[in-house]
Amino acid sequence: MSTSPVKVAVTGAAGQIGYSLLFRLASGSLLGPDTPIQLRLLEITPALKALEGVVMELDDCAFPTLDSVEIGDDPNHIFDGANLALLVGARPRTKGMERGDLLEANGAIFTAQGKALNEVAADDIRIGVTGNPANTNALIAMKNAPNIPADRFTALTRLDHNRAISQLAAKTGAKVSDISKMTIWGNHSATQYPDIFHAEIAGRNAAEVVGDQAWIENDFIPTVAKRGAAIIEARGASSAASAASATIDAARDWLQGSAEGDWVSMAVASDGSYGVPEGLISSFPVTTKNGDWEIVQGLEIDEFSRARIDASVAELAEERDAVSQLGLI
Ligand SMILES: NC(=O)C1=CN([C@@H]2O[C@H](COP(=O)(O)OP(=O)(O)OC[C@H]3O[C@@H](n4cnc5c(N)ncnc54)[C@H](O)[C@@H]3O)[C@@H](O)[C@H]2O)C=CC1
Ligand SMILES: O=C([O-])CC(=O)C(=O)O
Repeated sequence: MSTSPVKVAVTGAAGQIGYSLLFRLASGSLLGPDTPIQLRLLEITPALKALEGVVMELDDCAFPTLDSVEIGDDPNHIFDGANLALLVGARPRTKGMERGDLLEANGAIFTAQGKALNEVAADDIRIGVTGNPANTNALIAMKNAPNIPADRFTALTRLDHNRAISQLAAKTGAKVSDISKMTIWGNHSATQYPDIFHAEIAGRNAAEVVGDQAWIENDFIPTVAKRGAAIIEARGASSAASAASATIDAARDWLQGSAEGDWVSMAVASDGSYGVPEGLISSFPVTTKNGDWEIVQGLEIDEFSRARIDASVAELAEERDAVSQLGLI
């Protein structure tokens, strides 16, 4: 192992997602087998004892890539020198709630954490927000960290992206590895727009391969958009292992680059592309390289897609206004 260690902070580390995420991080799924990882784990004080138990299990795995683990309840200490912060810690929704119902409960967490990151994170910090409502939590953290460039904040729509690929593969009989250029637009919520009009299956246009507009409208889009609720209904708890996996996919591609000829979905601060108001954290098709991202330009947006993107973006603007009224940004 030759490279120097990377400091990765994870919040909500004693939670459901944490229980899957930490072991994947420690075993090299994010940085590969040659880069040691230093885990910095943040929890609220009452959860620290449970977190100690998780750290005992991490020790017991004897992962060669795990350089060190530090736990605590003070973001200013845990984020100190962090190169990557995965902000997972937040209350999950339960049956019957929409993710936006969590705005007030979770918003305060991201104000404090944005401020702490602003103070103590490393200069190359990258921040991925998984905790819901992810887009607006990322906006809150970004607005509370004025010294960190806005393009260092992203929110997770990779789980939606992966769900969309999986649904499309099941419908067409294609392998997931044959599907490229999937896009999730907008909010990580029921208004999101999974778009297969630019996606490809083994190089052919996915919507043409499907050839079934009714399936796209009445089956594919709602299934992907409401998958989180379906999992809560079935499992009695929100998705965890798949969310951890997507959190790693997103961070890995951000740091190491998206595949040649493909793109990924990430919620990033809009620069006004595709008519999304500047500054909203909205999901776009992006290419990534060495910790930078770029919104894919020039995609043709027809009326069907336009209406769905606009609806999701309108919801993001409402969420922004709500947290602004709460004094969080
Ligand atoms: N963006 C996405 O695709 C997905 C997002 N989520 C969201 O991720 C979040 C976490 O989900 P789970 O792990 O299932 O929840 P969980 O309730 O099992 O764990 C959350 C953890 O966060 C901790 N926490 C609360 N406030 C904190 C703070 N200020 N600092 C540090 N830690 C804090 C809690 O003590 C708890 O251990 C939820 O908001 C959930 O809705 C879940 C699935 C997918
Ligand atoms: O639906 C939820 O509340 C959890 C989540 O974000 C998802 O599974 O996509």
